[in-house]
Amino acid sequence: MVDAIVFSSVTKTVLTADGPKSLIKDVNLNFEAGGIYGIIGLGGAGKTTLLKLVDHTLTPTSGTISVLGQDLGALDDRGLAAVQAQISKVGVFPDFDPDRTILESVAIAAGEDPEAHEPDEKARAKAFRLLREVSLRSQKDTYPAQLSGGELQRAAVAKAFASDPRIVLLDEATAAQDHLESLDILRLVQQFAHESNATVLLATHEISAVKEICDHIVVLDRGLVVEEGVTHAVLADPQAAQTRIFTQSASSLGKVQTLLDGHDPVVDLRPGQKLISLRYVHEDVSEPLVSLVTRKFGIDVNIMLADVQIVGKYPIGGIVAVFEGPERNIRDAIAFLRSKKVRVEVLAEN
Ligand SMILES: Nc1ncnc2c1ncn2[C@@H]1O[C@H](COP(=O)(O)OP(=O)(O)OP(=O)(O)O)[C@@H](O)[C@H]1O
Repeated sequence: MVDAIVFSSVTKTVLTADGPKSLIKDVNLNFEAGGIYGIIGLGGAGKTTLLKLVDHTLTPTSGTISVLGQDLGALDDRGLAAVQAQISKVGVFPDFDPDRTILESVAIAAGEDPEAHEPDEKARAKAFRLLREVSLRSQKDTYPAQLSGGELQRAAVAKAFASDPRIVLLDEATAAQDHLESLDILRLVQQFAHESNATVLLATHEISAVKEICDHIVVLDRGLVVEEGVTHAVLADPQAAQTRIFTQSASSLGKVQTLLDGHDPVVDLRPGQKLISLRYVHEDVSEPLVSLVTRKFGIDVNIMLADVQIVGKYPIGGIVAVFEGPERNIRDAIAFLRSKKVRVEVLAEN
């Protein structure tokens, strides 16, 4: 795979009233061409900084950044402009000329000359096609102020892809939309990216957005990359504390800890019972493992919470269940489950 973007030991430091502050620290990342990457982190983690370094809106304090095979630090203005012309951006709020119709704005982006005042017929035809794809055909001649936030963001996605960019940077592009609108926008990004083989970087604090369309995930925490990898693998078995905060916040399985902390009667265990969490970290969960251990080891398994989601094509998640039976049988059942690459944790026992 060819890399569209490579960060090598990149640090960005700014001077603040409290002294120097590193927004991004010694970041090494390779973004493959055609990949859809979720850059996730809490507010202030450095997501926007990372995106701004890609299109050279910010320059690194140290390290090198290569975009589309070019070392940004070594380019002259012309070379830089040529790289930047192949990058599109979508922010939280869509950026449209209020005095132009949606069709005109998208057509200008689709035209050969981005400075052109009037788009030509070919560009208009392309803009029309894109607006039809984002379900804005009937609103093509309206002005930005006449569209809802979600509609305008769909138009912004059409505009971003109109210039056939090699790289698309989305900074919290769905943060101002409701869940269904976000889904629509994300799926359009995925569709256009796959059709054009563009590389997409989606900066977000919403793990649901990453699960929806990103094949890779990069987790940032206070300027550091704390975890990265293929989305379903990272989310199935997160290693960094920051990643676990995101996965737990999105899963109902985390509720069990609240129940345990609050000594909720639901988690009162009788003698011989164990409260166990099972997490699927393997791609194949096709075997009916719960019914298998019940039969094979002669124990009862009573499921309390279950949360299995499909990420990409892979099921991730798990269950929390009460295991009941002879101590030895439960121990053997746990060993069996672990041999099947299920992550088993005894949360409480009596
Ligand atoms: N020019 C600057 N001078 C000083 N501090 C800055 C500057 N730009 C950003 N920061 C700080 O650097 C940190 C990283 O900012 P950045 O915008 O990259 O984070 P983020 O992950 O995108 O956050 P958010 O999700 O809130 O947008 C933040 O603490 C921010 O306040």
